[in-house]
Order: sequence, then C-alpha cells, then structure tokens
Amino acid sequence: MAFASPAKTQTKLLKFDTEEDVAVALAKYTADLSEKYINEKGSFSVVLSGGTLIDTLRKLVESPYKQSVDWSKWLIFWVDERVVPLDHEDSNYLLASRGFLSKVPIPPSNVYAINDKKSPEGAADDYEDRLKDLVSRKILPISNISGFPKFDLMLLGMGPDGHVASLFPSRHHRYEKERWVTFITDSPKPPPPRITFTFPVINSASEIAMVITGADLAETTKMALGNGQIPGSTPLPCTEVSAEGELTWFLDKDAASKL
Ligand SMILES: O=C(O)[C@H](O)[C@@H](O)[C@H](O)[C@H](O)COP(=O)(O)O
Repeated sequence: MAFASPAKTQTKLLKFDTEEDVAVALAKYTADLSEKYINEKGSFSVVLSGGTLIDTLRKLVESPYKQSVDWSKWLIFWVDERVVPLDHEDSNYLLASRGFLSKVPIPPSNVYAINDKKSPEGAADDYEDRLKDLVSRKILPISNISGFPKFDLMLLGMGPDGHVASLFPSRHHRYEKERWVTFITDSPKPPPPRITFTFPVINSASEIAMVITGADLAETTKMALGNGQIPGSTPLPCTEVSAEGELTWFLDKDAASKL
C-alpha cells in the first residue's frame, strides 16, 4: 500500500515558571483537544505514560474540566507499561488508575490495560492484536501517511538518558520499524520487563505533548532540542519523536534552564 509523504512536524515550545503552571496549561490543552476531536470524530484516544506525567495531569480531573469534558468518549491506552500485575506498585495502569481514571467517568471498557497474565513478549503481541482489532472495527484509524494506527493525543515524559516510552538509547528495539508494540526484558530503568509502542506508532499520532519538568532533565532537554547527540554516540530517542499534527513541549523553568 502506498502512503502519502510525511509533512514536517510542527513543534511548539511552551515554557512556564513553575511545574504548577505546566499542570494548569496541560489540563487546558488536553481539554481543548478533547473537545476538538470529539466534535470532529466522535471520540478522543489518549495515550498515557507512567512516571510523573499522571501527577502533572492532576488539574484535568478538577473543576471546570471534571464536569466539562465528555469523558464517555475517551479511549485510554498506554505508550508503555511495566509487565507486572495491574495491582502492583510498579504498574503504570495502577498509577493512572489512582491519580486519574478513578476520578473521572471514563467507561471501563474504553480503558485498554495490558494483559498482566502474559510474558513480556506475549503481552506485547496481545496489545498489538487488540489494537488491530480496534482498527478492524474502525474504532481506531490508520494513518494514511505511515500505515500505523493513529492516536489523537500522546502524553509523553522523558528520562534523563533521553528515553521516551520504554525506548532506551542503548536498546535495539528503539529502531523497530515493523511492529506496533514491542517488548524489553532488560530495561535500564526498573522494572526490567516492559512493553512499549514503537516509534512508527508514536510518530503517527495527531498530537504529542512532551511534558518535562525538573532540573534533572535540563541537560537532556537542551540536547533534545539541539542536536540531541552526545559526541560520538547515536541521537537520543527523544529526538526521534514527531507528530503528524503538532508536537508541543511543556517545560517548566528548571527543565528549560539550559536552553
Ligand atoms: O513507564 C515509564 O517508566 C514511563 O512511561 C517512562 O517513559 C517515563 O515517562 C519517563 O521515564 C519519564 O519519567 P518521569 O516522568 O518519572 O521522569
């Protein structure tokens, strides 16, 4: 099948004084996109990360958005998940469940958690099969640019080593070009077993928010927005993020301090 050539990603850089200001802006950005996509296509597919992102989303589950967002039209996915039981403290599902999903009326059948009874490889296959089923039922569209599933919004964090999702600089699966979902059993960030969306899926999203706060990410943010390369090594995964629509960086003053 032939696909159209990708247009250059539009990148927007938003800098805020405090983490609290990032949280306020992220809530409005997400609620505005929710309204836009629900008006245009009747649903809003949102892909979550783990880490601090869920806490930074805290304003979205408060007034006025708690009441104004049409949560019944949301579909929730994870860009990466630790392969542990869903009630384990390391689970990204549990994190999101406590800090976000339990506070708003998203139908449980619209929440796509991993199958926690499987091995990392089995869980990745299972998640990819479920995405394929959603595509075949026309619940998720396919990008006519890449041929990969197209989510409306991905909310991504970044590690100090430049990883996004569970795509780490020193692990070959960051280069996967065919699979939608892949797995890793030796993640440098604990816990070791994880599944993750691949770059072709991440980069097919309509909108991506990179949500980066804290001084420990200042150096990596500088590299990510510069040439993204430690001399003599390959570019960091965070530099490979692009969106079919718009990529927006939300930075607090500390994360932006070396720009
Ligand atoms: O499961 C995970 O570990 C995450 O999805 C991961 O990709 C995270 O987003 C980054 O490591 C940033 O984490 P922090 O926001 O905690 O810095």
